[in-house]
Amino acid sequence: MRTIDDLDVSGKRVFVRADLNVPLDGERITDDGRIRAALPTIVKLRERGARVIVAAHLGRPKGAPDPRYSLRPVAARLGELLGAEVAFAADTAGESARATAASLGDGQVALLENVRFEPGETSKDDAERGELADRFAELAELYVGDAFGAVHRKHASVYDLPGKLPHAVGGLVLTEVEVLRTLTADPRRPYAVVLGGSKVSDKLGVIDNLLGTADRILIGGGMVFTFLKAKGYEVGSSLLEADQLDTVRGYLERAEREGVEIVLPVDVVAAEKFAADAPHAPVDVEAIPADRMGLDIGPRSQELFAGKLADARTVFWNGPMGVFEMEPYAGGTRALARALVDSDAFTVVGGGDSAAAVRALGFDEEAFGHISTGGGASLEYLEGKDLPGIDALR
Ligand SMILES: Nc1ncnc2c1ncn2[C@@H]1O[C@H](COP(=O)(O)OP(=O)(O)O)[C@@H](O)[C@H]1O
Ligand SMILES: O=C(OP(=O)(O)O)[C@H](O)COP(=O)(O)O
Repeated sequence: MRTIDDLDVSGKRVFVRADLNVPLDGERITDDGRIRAALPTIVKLRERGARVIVAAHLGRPKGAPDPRYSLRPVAARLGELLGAEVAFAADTAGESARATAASLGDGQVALLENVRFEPGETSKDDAERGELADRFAELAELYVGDAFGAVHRKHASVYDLPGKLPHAVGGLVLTEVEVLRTLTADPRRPYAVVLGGSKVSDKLGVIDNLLGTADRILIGGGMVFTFLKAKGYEVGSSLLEADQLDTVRGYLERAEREGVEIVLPVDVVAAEKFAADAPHAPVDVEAIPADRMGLDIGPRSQELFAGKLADARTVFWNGPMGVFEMEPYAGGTRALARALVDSDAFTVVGGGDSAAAVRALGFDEEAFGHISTGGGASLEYLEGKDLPGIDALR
């Protein structure tokens, strides 16, 4: 793969696909880790006289402009971190994007509005994505793929556009892949993988492959309840992927056959509703009340999980153990992060929210082996899957 150093960028318009999908509270960015991680590539391009057009997604809008998912606050933060003005295009690939791109001088930076405001970005139809990629290609002369957190997405700005412009891989993608490669080659064992979070349907599938490589798989977060239900427990109004129950039963059977330990919580914090001030209490997983939802793993599970990680020599963790954004449900995630910090294992934490959680709960990033900007992307990399956003750069 060509790197930025192989491109002659001076005076050229360079389209940089970054992952700036940061957590927001209204318009306030609650963790700017992904913006910081995107800086080195942008800075390097600026220093070399490029006209940098940054593109990114935020959240999952439905292919149309939606002010809740505007990247405008991200443009402001990017400008602060760069110490330079960042021009913001009010659309993604329309008149404003074209005018903004054309107005850039050497070393200047612009951010386009959320690429997912365009239906073509995430379309399953090759022609539709191609049409949007053509419009992106008109904005720039070169392409740099640096959105590690989104390289598992076959999307127009990630997968189709690099085919239309001379391209290079960004430094963030290179660094991430270099670290994750050490986990696929020959991880020191016991190798434990911890899965949580809320993108359950996205991430359940990785278990199939992980059963072949990990020694232990610990399940927390919103992923728990599909497992508990598959084992015959009632889960109240907790997050549930009802159409995945048979698949999960299959995983449990295979794990048993192949001697891979799947560790499930023994208790959860059950709340009356999805709110910080809702009445809540730890309950055993056999006794989740029908009108309550599980929003964290419970205290006995925290201990169980810490025990299962104590002798691990490699740990990969993606997905918070609970709704850590609300203090009453942050205990599981805090305990898990503590267990990783205390262990002698090589520890990798992946995912936008997982990385944000570690920082928000006050842990020192240096205490972990690596904090990856990608959750789903690193899981798919660890599975050995082809990643569209990397394949397109070869
Ligand atoms: N039991 C649960 N029910 C609902 N949401 C949960 C639960 N546990 C964790 N979450 C949510 O999962 C989100 C993160 O999930 P995800 O995007 O999959 O992780 P990452 O970004 O680290 O890959 C957090 O916002 C957290 O509040
Ligand atoms: O947040 C992201 O992934 P992650 O939650 O797996 O870390 C990426 O920005 C990809 O977003 P997507 O899962 O909506 O495609």
